[in-house]
Amino acid sequence: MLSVADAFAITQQYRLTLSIETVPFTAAAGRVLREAVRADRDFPPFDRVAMDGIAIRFADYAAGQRSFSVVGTQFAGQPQQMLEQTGSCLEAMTGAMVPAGTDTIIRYEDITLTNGQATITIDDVQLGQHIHHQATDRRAGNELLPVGTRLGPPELAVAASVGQTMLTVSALPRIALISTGDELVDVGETPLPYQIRRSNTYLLRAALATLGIDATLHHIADDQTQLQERLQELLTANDLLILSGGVSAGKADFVPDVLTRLGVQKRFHKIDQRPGKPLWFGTSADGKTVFALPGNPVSTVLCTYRYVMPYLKASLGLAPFVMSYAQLASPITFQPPITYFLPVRLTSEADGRTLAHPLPGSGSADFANLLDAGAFMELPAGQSEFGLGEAFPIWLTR
Ligand SMILES: Nc1nc2c(c(=O)[nH]1)N[C@H]1C(S)=C(S)[C@@H](COP(=O)(O)OP(=O)(O)OC[C@H]3O[C@@H](n4cnc5c(N)ncnc54)[C@H](O)[C@@H]3O)O[C@H]1N2
Ligand code: MOO
Ligand SMILES: [Mg+2]
Repeated sequence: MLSVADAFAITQQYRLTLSIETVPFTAAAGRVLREAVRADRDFPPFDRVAMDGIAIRFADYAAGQRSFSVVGTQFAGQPQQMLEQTGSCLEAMTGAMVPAGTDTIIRYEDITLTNGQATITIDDVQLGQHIHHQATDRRAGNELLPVGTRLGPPELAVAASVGQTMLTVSALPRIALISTGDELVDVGETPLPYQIRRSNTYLLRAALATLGIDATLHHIADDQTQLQERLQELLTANDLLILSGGVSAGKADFVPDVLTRLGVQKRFHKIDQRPGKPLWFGTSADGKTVFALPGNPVSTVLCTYRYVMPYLKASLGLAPFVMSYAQLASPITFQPPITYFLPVRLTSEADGRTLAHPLPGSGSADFANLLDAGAFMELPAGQSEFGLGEAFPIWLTR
């Protein structure tokens, strides 16, 4: 069978081809930029008052003057004023242009103001203090947001400040999430004794929502004809299908055969791992991708976070994936010579370590256990004793 690393590498050889679209910047949160955003003006665009107070000419202060007559006020949002007379000052507010003829700001806290006369009460005043000089942060024309940037809150604030009402971004992939199985009823229904409510596709939908993707939900019975017809339609209408169930050795596990018949070429089926062994991955000549996830809920969660989400992030062109690690908080034994994804609860210690507390649960159908766990630790194949304090990769599931 296939190792986890090889399976992962195979998925990473493929990418969804996403078109480019232009959207209002107010609708662009979470999207990936396809055209760089540049500064239309300097940052800040003018010498900007950084503290409320008075604006003076430093030469007056240097010549020993400490008391200045106030001849006006420079507010933010007003055109620049001019200080004409030496020895006087203008009051000046944070965010205003530094008045022409002045070069230094003294805070209100550092003066007394009586009868239109401002007197400096501190004895350490520096030329240019409390002025945020034009172009200190960025220059007009500088690239502020390069292609490939994911648009989060600070990026959108920057786009707003340079007047980019429209942004060019990658289109989102069209994704269908498909549960299969005669035992499954929808969430609003009351299951008969031999039925359960479906949950896997809802987990997938919530995970994809964190990437800004709004996937559609579908359900197909364990019937080869229906499966073939519906999957055919869904393949036509989508870039990516994510199925749950029907990929193992059972007499109603039709998914791999049907996908092959529909021209989706199997890239792998089954990985040396627990949970999630029967994962199936395929692509078609016309650029469609299919992940068919094992139905057991814990397997679905693991395959989602270990394979599907990294695949999508790479396709969206998000920042290269960085592996996280933690240390085992207690020893674990696992005999089979395959990779074991151990459910763990993470704690962050005052000395900087992240500890992984094992919560093995009762197997790949025990998804209630994941409420307590919150992450999987990837314990490699070819080792059966995992010691206290040993560090291994972790995969967060929330
Ligand atoms: N003889 C063998 N039997 C099994 C093997 C094997 O290698 N040989 N593999 C086991 C492993 S490992 C897994 S994982 C499961 C995978 O099963 P399938 O992908 O075929 O999934 P189903 O048979 O359809 O369902 C399995 C299980 O999951 C529940 N399920 C399915 N879909 C959902 C859903 N949307 N929401 C909630 N729960 C779901 C389903 O009711 C079943 O209980 O096969 C083992 N068997
Ligand atoms: O690989 Mo299965 O996911 O253990 O139940
Ligand atoms: Mg099955």
